[in-house]
Parts: sequence; structure tokens; C-alpha cells
Amino acid sequence: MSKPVSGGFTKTPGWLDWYTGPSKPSFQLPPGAVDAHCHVFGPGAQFPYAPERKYTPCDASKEQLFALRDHLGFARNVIVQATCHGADNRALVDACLASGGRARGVATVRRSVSDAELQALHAAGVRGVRFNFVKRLVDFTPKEELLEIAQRIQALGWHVVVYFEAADLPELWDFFSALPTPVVVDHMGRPDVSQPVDGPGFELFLKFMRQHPHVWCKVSCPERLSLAGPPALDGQAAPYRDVRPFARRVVEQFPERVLWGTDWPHPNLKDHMPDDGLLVDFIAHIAPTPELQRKLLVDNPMRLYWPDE
Ligand SMILES: O=C(O)/C=C(\CC(=O)C(=O)O)C(=O)O
Repeated sequence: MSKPVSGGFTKTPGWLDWYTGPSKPSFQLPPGAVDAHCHVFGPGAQFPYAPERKYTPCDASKEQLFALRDHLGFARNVIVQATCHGADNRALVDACLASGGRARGVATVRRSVSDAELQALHAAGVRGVRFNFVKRLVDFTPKEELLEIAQRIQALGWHVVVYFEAADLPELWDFFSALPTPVVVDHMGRPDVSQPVDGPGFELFLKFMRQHPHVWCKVSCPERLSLAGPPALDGQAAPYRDVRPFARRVVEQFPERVLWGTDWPHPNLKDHMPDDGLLVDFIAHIAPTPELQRKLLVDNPMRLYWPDE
């Protein structure tokens, strides 16, 4: 049965609901592991979806996120503002506050945000802002506005999370280079995994990371990037083989600057919805040693989101 969307909203046709009843991962997460990319959606009746959104998801509440965290064996979450909530961070803030310190947030703010609002976000656990450049998800925001926001949040010790398509990296390169904070790239900058891992496309991204020590990378979302599958469903325990070499290369070359997240509840997927337990099993293939796993899942996210613990 289709999952609900409350508050009188209608879910975008064709987009799948998140997977109910995920398996227990066979990969053993290290103690203190952080799911560093996930979302909460609504519920729409309590936290309405933004008028400017490009899609309407099914509801995915904080209680459901925390249940998944416990089921998979994560200790903490980093909840990232998705575009369906625009710059209204209330659902995100509510989830962070309810987490008892076990969730941090990455918000979306406009240039008009006040200092008091930024302070309130910080008190709730927000430690970054997200700039989204994926054209199917957002309307264009001028770069000088984004730079102004970055300069203001720098004072709070926050960072900038960026989401873009690989083809847009050359145009965004100078802007990212000039950002005064750490820059965290979502989903490896969305490489075309039909191309060789040592081909010019991905090499450009690796060069970008090599040249910019302030750039971090989420080696996340194989389910979005994979062209070959098989999907993490129905007990298929070795999913997304075509994405593995890309993620593994980033983990091995930049072990101190990588993060991993489930991306639950996986907005905008039409093809299949992964079993999050099997998605966790993917980690063993991209971070093959206990040391790499500890950096990816514990040390790095703790340094960025809970530096005092
Ligand atoms: O969940 C993600 O990270 C990826 C998304 C959605 C998104 O980023 C958003 O709506 O803000 C996507 O590729 O559609």
C-alpha cells in the first residue's frame, strides 16, 4: 500500500515510497557510526511542503528516521534539508531537537535570514547550509547571494554542502574554490558511472578534491548513480557494482574527507527503492579496511558535526 502524505498534499505520481521492513545489515557498523546524509519529510500536516518545491514526497517522520537509525545500528544522523521543504527548516529543527543531541542538521537559508534565526538554528544543532545546483530540483540563486550566506555562516563554524551534476563542475569550480568554509560534495558530484573511473570526467572531480583541501565528499547514493544494478532489493547482497570503484577511489585517496549516508527516504526514485540494510552492506566494498570504515563512519563525521565530543 502506498505511504501517506498528509496535510492535503498529493504525492508526485510515479515516485516510489521508501522501503518498509529493511533487512538487518550483515556489515557490522563500527560503534558510534553516523548516517551523514538523510532527510525528514513533513509530515505535511505538521510541516507543510514548500510552495516552490519541484516534487511532493510521501511523509517520512523523525520517528521513522530514528527507528531506521536504531535498526541499522547507527548512533547518529545528519539530517539534510531537501528541496521539498525549501528554506523552511521547521521539520529539520524539530527532528534535531527531538534527537537528544544525536542528530545534527544542514539547513537551507535565504539571504534574508536574520542573525537571530541563524543562532536559533545553531542552538537546534544545525552545522551547515546546503546549496543545491541541480536544475530539476531548484530555481537559480545568484552566486553572490550564496557567497554572502557562506560568509555569514562561516562565523558560526558551519560548512557548505553542495549538490550538483558532474557536467556543471567546470562552471562551479571557481565559486566552490572561493568559499570560505569547508565544502562537502553530495553524492560524489554525481559521476557518470558508465565512464571509466580513471577517465577525464571523474579525474576532474578527483583533481578538484586534490587541489582543494577544504573539499569533502559524500560517497553516497549508489542507488541514484548506478546504471547496471542489481538494486539492493530482495536479498541481492552485492548491489551497485558499477558505482563501487568510484566510491572506493575517493575513500582510498581522501580517507580523512569522506562521509557516508543512507539518503533515506530516497526522494525522487522511480525505478526501485533500496532496502537500506543492503545499502549498508555496500560500505564494506568501498571502505575495505576497519580503519577506513572508522574514518568514514565515525571520525570524519564527528570532526565535522560534533567536534567537541
Ligand atoms: O536526497 C538527495 O540527496 C537527492 C535528491 C533530492 C534532493 O537532494 C532534494 O530534494 O533536496 C535528488 O537527487 O533528487
